[in-house]
Amino acid sequence: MSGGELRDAGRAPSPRSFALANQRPKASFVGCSRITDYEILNKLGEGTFGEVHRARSKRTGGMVALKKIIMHNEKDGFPITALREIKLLKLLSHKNVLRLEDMAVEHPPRTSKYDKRKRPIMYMVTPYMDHDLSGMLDNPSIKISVPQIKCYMLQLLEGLKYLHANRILHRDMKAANLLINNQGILQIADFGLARHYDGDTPQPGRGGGEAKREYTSLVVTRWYRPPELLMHLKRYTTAIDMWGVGCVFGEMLVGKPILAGESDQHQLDIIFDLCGSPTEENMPGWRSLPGAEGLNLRTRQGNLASRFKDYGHGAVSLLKELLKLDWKSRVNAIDALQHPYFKNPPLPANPGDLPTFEESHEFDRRKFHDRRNALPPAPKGGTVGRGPQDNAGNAGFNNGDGYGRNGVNGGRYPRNRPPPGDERIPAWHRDRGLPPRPPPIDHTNGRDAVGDHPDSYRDRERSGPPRSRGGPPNRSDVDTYIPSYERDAPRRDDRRRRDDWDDRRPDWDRRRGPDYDERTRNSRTRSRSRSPLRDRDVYRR
Ligand SMILES: Nc1ncnc2c1ncn2[C@@H]1O[C@H](COP(=O)(O)OP(=O)(O)OP(=O)(O)O)[C@@H](O)[C@H]1O
Repeated sequence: MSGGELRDAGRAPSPRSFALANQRPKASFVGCSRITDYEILNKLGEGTFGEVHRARSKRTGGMVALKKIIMHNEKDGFPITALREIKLLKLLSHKNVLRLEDMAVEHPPRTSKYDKRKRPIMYMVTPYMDHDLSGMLDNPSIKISVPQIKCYMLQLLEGLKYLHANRILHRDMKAANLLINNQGILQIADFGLARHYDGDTPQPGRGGGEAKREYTSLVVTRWYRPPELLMHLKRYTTAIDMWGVGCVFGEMLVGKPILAGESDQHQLDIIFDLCGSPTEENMPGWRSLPGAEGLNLRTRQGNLASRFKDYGHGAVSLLKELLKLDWKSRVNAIDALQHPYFKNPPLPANPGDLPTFEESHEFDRRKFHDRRNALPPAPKGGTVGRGPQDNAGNAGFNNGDGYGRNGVNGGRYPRNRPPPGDERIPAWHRDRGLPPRPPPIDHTNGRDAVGDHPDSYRDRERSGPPRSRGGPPNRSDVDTYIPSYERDAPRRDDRRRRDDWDDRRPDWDRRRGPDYDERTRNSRTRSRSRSPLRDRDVYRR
């Protein structure tokens, strides 16, 4: 059954019948490759659940990305979340959705027959994409024009329209999960939090529609998380992804994340600064949301129009539609595609007409930040590094001053000012500044919490002391954002970094010796890594 047929099927099929109905032809899968079929090149990214490396297929010569599936707890076997991500990706086929090309397996050599830890490592193989949007916005040599923004937005909306029409919630919409290649094609990636949606598919003029059942509200990276999720709505709809599109759109316009909250409470606060405080008119039903309890709100009008006035009326109008507090009337992808913003000049560029750029991934920015912390300042024009391997993930990014041209705090926080007469100020020239440092955690007043989460996020680090087994969550546990400003790069989001890669690091990576992550990880307790809260599978509801 095609995506279109599925959409028209009326009643939501069960995940099983959806999977059966949407299977790709068997001939398109040819079993599993071996990791030795690929030549590993450099690291592109590392997320909560895997590291991503660039590689070349020895069979075809084509460039691919290999996403290693990390097993946080070996005894649990292959993570169900990864299985779901793979299953979903196998079903999907759209030019604006990342394609799963292959799976590759690595069999680490066992030291003895009792060495049960050396289980095979699995890799997801996807086509290599030259950039992720987050890395692209950090890249000092890339200027992104309005026609280009429109072009990316159209593709993002097309991809999301397809996903939503096929009843899939992405649930982690953010710039780092949007991949772009040098043919100007944008693809939605990272389906680690995605799931089948049981509600009706969006219809023109009808926003996100109504939800039919509850899901966990513990999804979406905080900076891109909509207000209804921050207030723990469980009967949410495809509109949660549309809020993320709004955040990404704003980010493309200004060159940095527009809603960089330091805690869930702060996130809501800055959302209300931008969009106005909630009322029964602009966010019907907000008062009955669990997270609204105890919220002490100042009345605010919202400053979206003034904050984005430089980008024109059309941009402000589309942004307002996407960042509507009312999730029921928030624009859906079908309607957003028809917005006048895309019809008025300057018109969207064609993907093929976009200039090509040096590759840029989110990981590059963190690397610069790590270097800056680890090393004394380097003279301009010199080279700074920790060894030859340090250049591996850094292609085309270093301008020779040792930190990359972006300077302070990694790529997003530049020292330089724009050259005069630049028609559109590139992201790296704009005054972005660091997101404010998080205040010390106050374990007594629960400032960081908007409610009592019975469960936690997708394996995110907690800001407070570890939760006692079986006991009630600490107030600080419920918050979800732990930026590590001290030794680690400021991440653009609230995901924690993966914490157990040592014995699963493949041979070609193990040679590089311990790194900061490993040292940190080794100091962590065993019991913590055994905690069921660390498995995002429990949140995939
Ligand atoms: N096909 C690809 N081509 C190029 N880069 C890629 C590709 N897939 C992933 N990446 C890079 O790896 C990063 C992490 O990938 P992905 O989001 O799939 O992993 P994750 O473990 O789910 O990460 P996170 O926890 O941040 O969501 C991306 O932001 C991107 O920079």
